[in-house]
Amino acid sequence: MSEPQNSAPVAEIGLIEDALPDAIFTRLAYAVRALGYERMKGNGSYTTTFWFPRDAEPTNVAEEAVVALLEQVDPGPQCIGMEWWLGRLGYGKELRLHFDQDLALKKKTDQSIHPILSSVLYLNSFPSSPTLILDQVLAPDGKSMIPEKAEFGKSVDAVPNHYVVFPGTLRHGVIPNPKAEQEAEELRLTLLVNYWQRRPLPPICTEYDGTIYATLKDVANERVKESGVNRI
Ligand SMILES: O=C(O)CCC(=O)C(=O)O
Ligand SMILES: [Fe+2]
Repeated sequence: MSEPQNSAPVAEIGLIEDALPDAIFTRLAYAVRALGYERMKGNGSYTTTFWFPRDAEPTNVAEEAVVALLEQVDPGPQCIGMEWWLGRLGYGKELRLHFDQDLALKKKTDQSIHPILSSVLYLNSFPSSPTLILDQVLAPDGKSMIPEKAEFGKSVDAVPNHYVVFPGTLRHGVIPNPKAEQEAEELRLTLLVNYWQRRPLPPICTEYDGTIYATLKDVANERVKESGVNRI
């Protein structure tokens, strides 16, 4: 698969290096590590998402990051808010190719509505598991794809504080590269943010109230101090 200079959708994939200020990035990566395996059963990490209205005040470090990342992208005036979630994958684990969409709406009505933009912030280095973004979109029948077979694709490496942003209609996933060996103990950690023209429905997308992922709010208003906090 090639990477052309001027294929329209693939050309709209943007990569921002050093996306977050160091202080927020460090606290976010720390807090996500501290969560351990919370909500990791099944596909739990990827189906527990949170709604953050565009002008809201952040209540946890992930939302602080969401606010900072919004300054780096231009989702347009029709964007009313962001859906965010945490990605955690073990070494060698795949996240199947898919289209980001309002999953609860899909389940309820079989309708597919996509965000304006999808994005991935990498929290650690994970060379064995890049994000693959293809030039395919879902056809109006909600099943077939255009083009039928991907003609172009872009592979994006997981590098700390790199942030990839792409049209919310594009097919993508995480396809591990078996040849890339690495230390296997750590999970691949990401913050995912989708920029929306409408609020994705509960029960998949809810508002963060600190019940789930409590460590995110514990570092919301404090710096990670060298003393007093056990770094992991
Ligand atoms: O982690 C990635 O690289 C992509 C994650 C993703 O596509 C998703 O969570 O919907
Ligand atoms: Fe996705």
